[in-house]
Parts: sequence; C-alpha cells; structure tokens
Amino acid sequence: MKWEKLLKDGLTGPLTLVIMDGIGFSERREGNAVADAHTPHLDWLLAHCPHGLLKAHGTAVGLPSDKDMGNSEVGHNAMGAGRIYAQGARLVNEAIETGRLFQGKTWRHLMDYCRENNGTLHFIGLFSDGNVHSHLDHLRAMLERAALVEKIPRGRIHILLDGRDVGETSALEYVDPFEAYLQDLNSRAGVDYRIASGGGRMAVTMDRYEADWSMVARGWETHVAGRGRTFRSAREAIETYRREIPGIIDQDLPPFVIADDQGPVGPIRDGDSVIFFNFRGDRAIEISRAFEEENFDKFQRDPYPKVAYAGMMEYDGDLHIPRSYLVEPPHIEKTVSELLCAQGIRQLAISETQKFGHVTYFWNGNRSGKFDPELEEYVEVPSDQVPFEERPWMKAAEITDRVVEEIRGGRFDFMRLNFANGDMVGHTGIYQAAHIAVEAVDLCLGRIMRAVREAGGMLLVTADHGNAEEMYELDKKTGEVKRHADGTPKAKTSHSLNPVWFLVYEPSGKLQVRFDPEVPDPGLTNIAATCMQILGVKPPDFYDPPLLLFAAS
Ligand SMILES: O=C(O)[C@@H](CO)OP(=O)(O)O
Ligand SMILES: [Mn+2]
Ligand SMILES: [Mn+2]
Repeated sequence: MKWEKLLKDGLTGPLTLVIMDGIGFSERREGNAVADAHTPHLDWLLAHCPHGLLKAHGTAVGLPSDKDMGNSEVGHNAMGAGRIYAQGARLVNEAIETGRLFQGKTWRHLMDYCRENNGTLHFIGLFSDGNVHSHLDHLRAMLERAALVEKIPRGRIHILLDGRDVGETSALEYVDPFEAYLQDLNSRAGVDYRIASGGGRMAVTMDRYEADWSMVARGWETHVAGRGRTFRSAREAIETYRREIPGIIDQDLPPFVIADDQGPVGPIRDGDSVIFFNFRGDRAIEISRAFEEENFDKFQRDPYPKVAYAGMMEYDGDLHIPRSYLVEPPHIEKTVSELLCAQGIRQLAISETQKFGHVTYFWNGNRSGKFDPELEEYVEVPSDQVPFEERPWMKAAEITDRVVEEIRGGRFDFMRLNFANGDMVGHTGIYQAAHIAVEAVDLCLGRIMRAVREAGGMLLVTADHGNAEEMYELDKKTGEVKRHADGTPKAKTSHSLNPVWFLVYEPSGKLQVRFDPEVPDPGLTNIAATCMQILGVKPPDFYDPPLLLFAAS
C-alpha cells in the first residue's frame, strides 16, 4: 500500500485520472456535441464538485502562438511533464529562422548524397498549415534552400492530404497555390521540382501505434514504387476522386501517382535522398521504420531503394527512430511518471490502440519505454479497424472494465486512462456519431465514479484539447457557423482552441478540496503537480504549481 498520504487524509482507494480526448468546453450550443449529448455524469460533477477550466492550446502547451489549436502530443506532453516545453512546431521554426537546420550534418548529408549519385530529393509529409504534425512553411523553406542554394536539380514532393487539422475539403486551397509556387521556383532556380504522389492522411502512410500497417504499405506502393492509379496532376486526382466517391473528405482520399508521358514522375530510387517533413512522431514512426530497418517484416518493400533518409525530428528518443533527423526534439526530462516511480508509486496507464501512445509515449515525454517495470503497467486495448463513425463507442467500455477492476483490486496507487471517442469520432465531422461518442464516454465515467466511490478513492476528469464541442466550422471574422449553399452547417473535423474541464471528484468529502485561486493561468501543465500533491509526493519547484487546496492538509 503506497497511498500513505491518501490514507492519512481518509481515502482508501487510488487516484484515477480520466483524459477525455478531444472533449473541450465551449459556451456555443450550435454544433456542440458535448453540450448536446445526454451526459448526466458530467453534469452531476459540474453541479456538485470543484471544477475549473484549463488552457489546452497555444503558448500554454508550448506552441508558437495562441492561434495554434491544441493536440494530443503537446497536451499529453504538458500533462506528463508538469511544465511548458517549446514544442516541435516552434523548434523547427527556430531552426529554420536561424539557419541551423541547413548547417547541420543531416542536411549536408542529404544534399551530398543525392548530388553525388545524381539522385532526386524527395519530400514526404502532411500537406497543410495545420501545425499539428507539419507546416507547409517548413517544406517551402527547405525547397527554396535546396533549389536556390544547394542547386539540387530534381525535387519530388509526395503530399499527404490533410482535412483533419484544416478544413475537411480544403486540399485544393493548398495544392493550387503550391503548384504556382513550384512553377515560379522552377523558373527562378532552373530546377525541376514536382508533386509526385499523394493520398489522404488516413488512407496512406500516416498510421500510428501499429494500428494498421496496410496504410503504410499503400504509402510505400504510392511514393516509393510509384505504382497505383495515375493522374496528370494532384488537382485532377482530387477532383476525380471527389466525383467518384461523393461525400469523401480529404483525409480519406485514395492514393494517387502523378505520371506524364514517360510514366510516374517520381518513384524513389537508389541514390535519392528522402525527407519526411512531419515534426510530430506518432504518425511518422512506421514509415521511418520502413525506410530504415534492414530486417523489416511488416510488409514487402518492393523495391527497397538505397537512399539517404531523414525525419524532421527524432520521433522516438528511446528507440532512436529515425537515425537521422534535422531538428533536435524537445528533451523532456523528469516527467511525473518518473518522479512517482522514484517514490514507489504504482501506476497503470491504459487506453485503446489509437491513443495508447498518448498515455504512455507522449505522457512520458516521447519515450516508449517504462521508467520502472516493477511499478508500472501499460495496457493497450486493441482498437476497432473501422471508420470510427461506424462504432463511436469505440473501446470505452473495455477500458472501463479494466479500470473498474483495478480500482477495486487496489494494485495501483495512480491510474491514468484516455478515452479516444470525443477526438477520433470528432475528427470524422459526423455530428450524430460525435454525439454518441460523448455519451459513451459519459456512461463509462458513471461506472468509474461508482467504483471510485465504493473504493473510497479520488477521481480527476480532464481532456487534452477540444474537438467534439465544436463540430461546425466557424467564420474567423464573425464567429458565425459557416454554411453550405443549401444552408446546412459546414462540418469541422479539426481540434479547437477551447479550454478543457478539470473536475475533482472526492466522494468521501473528507479532503474538502477547493481550487487554489492564486494559481495563475491554470493549464494542462498544472495537472502533474496536482496529482503529486494528492499522492503525497512533493512536486519539484520547476513544475507548474498544483491546482488544489485541501482543508484536511
Ligand atoms: O489524429 C491526429 O493525428 C491528430 C490530429 O492531427 O489528433 P490527436 O492530436 O488528437 O492525436
Ligand atoms: Mn487528443
Ligand atoms: Mn485528434
């Protein structure tokens, strides 16, 4: 029993932290699947328990500006690290602005390799300015450098269409200006740079947590082999697929290969250099492994060209994936799990596949290993392999089964879990499904509340960023809901800028919990110290302060 502090305060059960992925708070009712859903448990907590709102986007989570929405990586990093770290988006900006990116040995090697082999320079990555996984400004800065300064004669760009961090059918708003930009660059620099292949980010290449390797295999066929349905241009591919598959949104667009009279314009061959320009790791690890691992058994790589490969960042600091990268990632040290392990606190982390790495790898500062296998258990419930609007309940019930069992069993002092529903279903843009997703989470919350009450433990409920509470596009200037010509609202598939709840359920009432009004600008980074405080471990001074006060302490 490690809950000495909890016991002293009169608690007899563990501390449980529920992260409702993508369930933020907004006062707006229209398009708000959280406010609209039947959520008696959330409502009860809001009516009877101490609660407050936390900042979960922008500079509060280490992003370049407050115009940047939150996301799972930065949200879980912030929760687990207890303080703000400058995140990938910001670090890449700085590396480009100072020119450091182009002076490093990785960039030099990529340039030399394709120059010496008379090879082509390839870029693969998420093609938008969403700033969650990538930013087009980074791509353009590298293209410019390669063309004008390095004078690499041939460049090929493999574009993963977004529609998940930006408007759901916005692909052409990126493709058209980019084609014009390439044309201008080609004539200014006397080079031949072209879009070579692509596809929706949920159809090819950007799988995560090994949920579906076939996505990466399809990406390999498309970008590397140059095999697949061919089109004259990316625009033609997008327009054709939209016509053929009514209602399709960008993230799901099938793969396409660009070909001219000579055939595919940009398969990847021996002697080429390849840059995967996403800075975020989860969806970049599998394709990086496919390029780098000699012995690779996830799919047949045909062909497997000999190339110089680099990622924008190191995506996994434990496993060192990829071996070469352009920008140092944030070095997140002394995360809360590590500090709690040092005090012998037994911890469970659990989610389903889609968010498993979020409560482990992201929470632990982008590390895939455990700090102390004796004290920690990580549980992954396999996710369904279906479009999530078809099963909006996802694996919430299975996660809850295990959590309830562990609350009763008393094997852990601290448990953290992530419910994927609000986010994964929110990203589909399908309102009815998001509504059901939120209700599924609330139903499970009720079960966890009961278990916590019976065990005499304590429960914290929060989220990593918003999504399901804002399911319609809003006009940036007027704040009004955007509409199609027929008057129906335009679906929004991305995260939001909204804050998230922090709810405290201490059913015994013995702790007399209240929020500390002195805490300035409460945000996700305050959660780590709050958990430590409840568990009786003094948070370090470099953590942002705990949120709560206890009359009993
Ligand atoms: O699906 C993802 O990769 C992102 C959105 O780009 O969502 P989250 O940050 O919630 O994982
Ligand atoms: Mn998330
Ligand atoms: Mn998301």
